[in-house]
Amino acid sequence: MQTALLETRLGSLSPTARGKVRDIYSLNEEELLFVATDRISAFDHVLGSGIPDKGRILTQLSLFWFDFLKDTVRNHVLTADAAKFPSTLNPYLDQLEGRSMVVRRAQMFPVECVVRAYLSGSGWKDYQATGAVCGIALPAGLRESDRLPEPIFTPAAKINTGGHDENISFEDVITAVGADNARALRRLTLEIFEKASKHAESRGLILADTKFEFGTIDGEIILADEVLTPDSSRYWPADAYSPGGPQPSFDKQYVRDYLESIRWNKQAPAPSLPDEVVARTREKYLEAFRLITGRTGL
Ligand SMILES: N#Cc1c(N)ncnc1-c1cnn(Cc2cccc(F)c2)c1
Repeated sequence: MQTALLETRLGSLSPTARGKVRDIYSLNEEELLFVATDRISAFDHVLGSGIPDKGRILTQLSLFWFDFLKDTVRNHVLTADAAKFPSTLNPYLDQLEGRSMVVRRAQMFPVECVVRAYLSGSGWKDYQATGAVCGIALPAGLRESDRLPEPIFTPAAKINTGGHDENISFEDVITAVGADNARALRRLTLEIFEKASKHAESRGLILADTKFEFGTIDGEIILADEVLTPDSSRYWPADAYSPGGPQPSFDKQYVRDYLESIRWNKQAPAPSLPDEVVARTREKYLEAFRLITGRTGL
């Protein structure tokens, strides 16, 4: 079993931002190092085991989507070629190769730009409680995982404590970023989603929802963070789609089933995973990469 990289050790460089599974390091005033680890989270907890190559697979997926979308929106990537990284990183290239990118520092909008074409997760919870999601009223009688009449922009406020982001209204976005930026973020989010979901559909996948993070560089809105990865999106196998309940996660179902099989108390420390669950989950990430990119190798 290959070893998973859970933490990067970059000498005196320490993360300037840490997510559950990815870390950002400040290189200088203009550049950041964006690293995707092999950590995996489930039920909002980072598990004790990593998935070998997960970070590399998801980085290559983001790079595929950045290129796929380059005629629609600029992005923050400067290079993902480790040979072009600042020489100060040379001692650490074995940890960084394939799973990291040097990106332009942007002024990030304090909004998670979520778009949903299906009713799932917090959207389903909000709909059950109010008949709406982010203030957008939906038809009555929808079931969990039903396809929505059209994709909807359902923004969330970034909660830095690592908890759930809080769904907010479009008016809240206007308050946070101004009307012009709010309209631009909504338009870009829906436009990108339309293109990506059509591509996913052509590859046998339902892109149920996803989250984008945008920022500005020299006053221009750019697409940042990770993009359309299984960590930032819900991908469902189209041939198994069955509305009326939760859908199998394309990438994390083995993990979820295992955690439920051991009746894990989510207040307890996150458990490690059996080798078989790790191996099968790694295969699912590779399958997502192959399906989405059409490539066989990383
Ligand atoms: N991408 C990007 C980015 C950029 N290009 N310029 C300035 N800031 C960011 C930035 C800051 N936080 N995040 C989210 C985030 C949190 C935790 C870990 C992560 F890897 C990522 C993104």
